[in-house]
Amino acid sequence: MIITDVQVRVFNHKTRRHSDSAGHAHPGPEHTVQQAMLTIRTEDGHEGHSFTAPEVARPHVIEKFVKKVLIGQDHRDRERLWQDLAHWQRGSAAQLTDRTLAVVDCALWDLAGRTLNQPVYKLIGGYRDKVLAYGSIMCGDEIEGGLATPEDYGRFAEKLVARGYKGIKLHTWMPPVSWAPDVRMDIKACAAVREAVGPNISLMLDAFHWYTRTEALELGRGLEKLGFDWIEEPMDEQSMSSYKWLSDQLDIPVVGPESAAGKHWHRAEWLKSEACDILRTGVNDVGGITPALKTMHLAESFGVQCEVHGNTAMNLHVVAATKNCRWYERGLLHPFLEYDDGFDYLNSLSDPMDSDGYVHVPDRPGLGEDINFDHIENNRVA
Ligand SMILES: O=C(O)[C@H](O)[C@@H](O)[C@@H](O)C(=O)NO
Ligand SMILES: [Mg+2]
Repeated sequence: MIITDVQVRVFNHKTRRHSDSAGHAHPGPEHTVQQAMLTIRTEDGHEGHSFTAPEVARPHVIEKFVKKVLIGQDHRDRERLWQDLAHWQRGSAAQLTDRTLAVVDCALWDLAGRTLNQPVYKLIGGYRDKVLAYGSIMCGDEIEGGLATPEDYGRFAEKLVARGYKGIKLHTWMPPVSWAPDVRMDIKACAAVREAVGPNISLMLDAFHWYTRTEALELGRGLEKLGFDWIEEPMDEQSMSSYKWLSDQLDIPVVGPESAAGKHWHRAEWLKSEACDILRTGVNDVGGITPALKTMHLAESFGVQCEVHGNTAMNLHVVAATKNCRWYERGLLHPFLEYDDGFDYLNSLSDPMDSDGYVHVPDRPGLGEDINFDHIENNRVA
């Protein structure tokens, strides 16, 4: 049970996903990018793995913080190991981030599952083994036939419903798109999608993240007329009072915070201040499965739904082990990308979805990621 090593393998893989200057994903030509797999190993040879960006698991962070906390410890003490890393963040000169806590915590959960031959959600305490997914569409673009017009969104939404999705979330146009942001265009895209899919598909909007209060209010009122389920991150989430103001004015539920720092502690303040109607968490956003579960249970104690940000196995296991979350966020999707093709370093999808729109939690041990170890070894760069 004692941790003897923490190893990071950096490898190349191919993708058609590109990030713009604001960090949002868009399709493009196939190119090679680097990914890191962090492995935690015990004295009896068991291993747990998790994936992240190489800079999140760079040698300085692993040697100066992660190894010092983990080596020699019982891997089953996830709560204490997480607390020790979280406490060290304050004195880390901002080098030890929530993303690093997340990849370490996920590898520890994966290690526990692989050691006991159980899926993580069953170790937590399973609530369900399948969950409805909403299709989370990429941010808009200026690509001919892509997501350049409201009609493009409408056509893509029809395809997503035909694939089986019972919910769709739009991310509309944001800079660096030349004319974005534009509230009226956002509403036109949402109207085109509602027109295309009819009244029985759940729709949500995740908008430009820096609208003013009055712009967000105009947008929210437009969504109310279209019967949308929620509005997400229309303003800077560092201004909790702006969200309190918006939530008080709108009938449509306001969801957040996604990207605000502060883990479950700050999300407790959002609930106490009634700054949102639906809370939000995400394994990468709050520093792991461990704090994501704390956030889910916090929300449940207030009778509040908490929606989980992001795809991948780590978020799926949080959803599968909790009741107060309606959806799994499957994406990000685009007409020019085939999400179901997965990744070349995984042998199969971590979030397979059936034709009725249900994602089934893999019953493989740990996080259940079907890792292609040969690909990783054959494409290693560090
Ligand atoms: O960069 C972002 O805004 C998010 O990653 C976004 O693309 C998407 O993941 C999101 O906001 N989901 O709710
Ligand atoms: Mg979001």
